Amino acid sequence: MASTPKSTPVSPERKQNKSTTLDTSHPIEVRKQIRSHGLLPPNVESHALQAQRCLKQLASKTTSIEKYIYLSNLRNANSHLFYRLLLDNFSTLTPILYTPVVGEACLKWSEIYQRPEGLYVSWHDRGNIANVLRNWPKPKVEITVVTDGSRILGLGDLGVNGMGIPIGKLNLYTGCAGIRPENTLPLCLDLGTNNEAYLKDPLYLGARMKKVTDAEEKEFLDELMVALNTVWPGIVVQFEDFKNPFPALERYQHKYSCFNDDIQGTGAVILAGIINALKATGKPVKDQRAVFIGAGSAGVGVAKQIVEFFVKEGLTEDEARRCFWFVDTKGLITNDRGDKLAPHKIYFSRDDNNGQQFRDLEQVVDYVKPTMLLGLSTIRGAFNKTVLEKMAQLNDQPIIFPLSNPSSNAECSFEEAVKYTDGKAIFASGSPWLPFLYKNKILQPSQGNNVYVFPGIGLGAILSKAVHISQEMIYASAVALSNATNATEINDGKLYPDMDRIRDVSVIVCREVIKEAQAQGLDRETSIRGMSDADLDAWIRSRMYDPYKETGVDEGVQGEKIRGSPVKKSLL
Ligand SMILES: NC(=O)C1=CN([C@@H]2O[C@H](COP(=O)(O)OP(=O)(O)OC[C@H]3O[C@@H](n4cnc5c(N)ncnc54)[C@H](O)[C@@H]3O)[C@@H](O)[C@H]2O)C=CC1
Ligand SMILES: CC(=O)C(=O)O
Ligand SMILES: [Mg+2]
Repeated sequence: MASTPKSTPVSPERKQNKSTTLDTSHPIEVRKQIRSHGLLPPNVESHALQAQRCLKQLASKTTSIEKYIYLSNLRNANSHLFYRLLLDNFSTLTPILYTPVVGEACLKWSEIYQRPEGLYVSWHDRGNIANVLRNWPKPKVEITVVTDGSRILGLGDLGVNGMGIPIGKLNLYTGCAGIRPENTLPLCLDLGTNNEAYLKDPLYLGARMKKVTDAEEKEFLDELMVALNTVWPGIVVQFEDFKNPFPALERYQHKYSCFNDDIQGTGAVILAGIINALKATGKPVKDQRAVFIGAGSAGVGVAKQIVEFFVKEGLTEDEARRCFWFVDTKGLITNDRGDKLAPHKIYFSRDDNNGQQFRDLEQVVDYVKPTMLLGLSTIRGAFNKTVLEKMAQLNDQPIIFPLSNPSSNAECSFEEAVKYTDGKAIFASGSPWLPFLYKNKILQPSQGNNVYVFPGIGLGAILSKAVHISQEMIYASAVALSNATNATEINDGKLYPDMDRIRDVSVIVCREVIKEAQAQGLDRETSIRGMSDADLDAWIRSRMYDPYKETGVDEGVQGEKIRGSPVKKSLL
């Protein structure tokens, strides 16, 4: 390999301390241009060879958490290689980067922590939040996923250990929807934690303080939203894993470009699965009786989205609402149960129980005779053998959706659902399960997880420059996802597209979100109005980050220049 002449000045990227990637696939010309020549082993490798090495290294890790750490290190060492690997191995890598393994990573965050990968903004920063945001080293941020760690998956209050969730979700924004990695901001708010074990743990990385009050959180979030939109005007904000996210969503959804993934994203994905499940059973919506265990943000968000569908199918809103029964820690939610209901539970509270109260799910199943059972309760085993057997007695094809995450919190496993319903269940779970061999047939589980829509919703909001993310845009994402499930997948008993098609699915979701924003006049990107679906899809794809088309420079003007210049065409 020829050496770089001594007289060559230090490259602009180095001078400006811009990060460059050392990548064994870089041709010699690129290595010279970005001054990585000599810093890499001489052989110029193909992408396939690089992937082979990575997958070999990944396979050599014996525990899930080691695999998670390996992938985090790879992402930090060579982001483009990491995303190439993800794009080619969605169904293998998503369970490590996301649920279930990200749950274990969050639980152990204080132990496995190696480097900051996002921004931490804490209670003590109030009054100064914009300045803290300005410390973020990347100039452009298009989207942030923000959590306060107070309800991480079904694992409870994990405080700043929750940072794994914004990082994982944003990896998927880039992988699934092609938002450039350097334009994403994982954001963890340290508003204290009520996790006593963490507060006592010397390795815990957050403030040693109890969670602030709701009123204090409101004040803090108000400042945060202004600050985010001041530092990065128009930024898309995804709220994630807040213990009580309803007030913030109500306050900000008509003011900023934001949405709540647990309420709205989950609602859209599960609606898509229910639309496909109802096509399979052929039973009309008026005959549906849905029992939910778990009446939190996800449960209520999902049910409201399904109500909207039932109304579009011809029911009145009241008829639609009455198709739902909710069970929480105190049993069936009724008006006369004797406790004060949280505001978000009131809409689905029953008034037709004739004074009867039902304390557990089995009693509720006997009473309601449901066609579908959905779990967003965080309680492993809530769909026990008895409950599942009852569902199979009541229905030829019971709809069983144990949606709590991670797998350790799922209301039942796929195997349990199949065995106790004698293979009749139409099934979707929050975290993935393996296919199961039952009576000489391999049965396929579906994964009903918001990952199927949040990337497309976020990309749609960014590309259309949406002023807000409306309920109609969320609903459009659900219909798009349901339609994106192809005939082969449906024939295989799947309710959702294969995970390995997620990039194509995200384009479809994004397109429909953009079209709805346009229909409602919420878009500010005028150049794409009136485009055909095909043209819009092509336009969306042209804006998506493709790690296979990257050169050596990760960011900044030089990166843009190289990406857009003849150098790119001649070298790659
Ligand atoms: N599949 C997916 O895409 C998603 C799944 N989820 C999962 O849903 C679960 C709940 O999330 P959120 O609603 O945001 O949490 P949340 O904390 O707002 O709600 C939990 C609900 O479960 C109820 N609950 C707890 N223990 C119970 C018990 N023993 N019996 C009956 N009800 C019980 C609570 O009363 C509460 O109503 C989590 O495990 C989360 O990971 C959340 C969002 C998306
Ligand atoms: C998937 C997700 O957002 C959750 O479990 O909270
Ligand atoms: Mg969540």
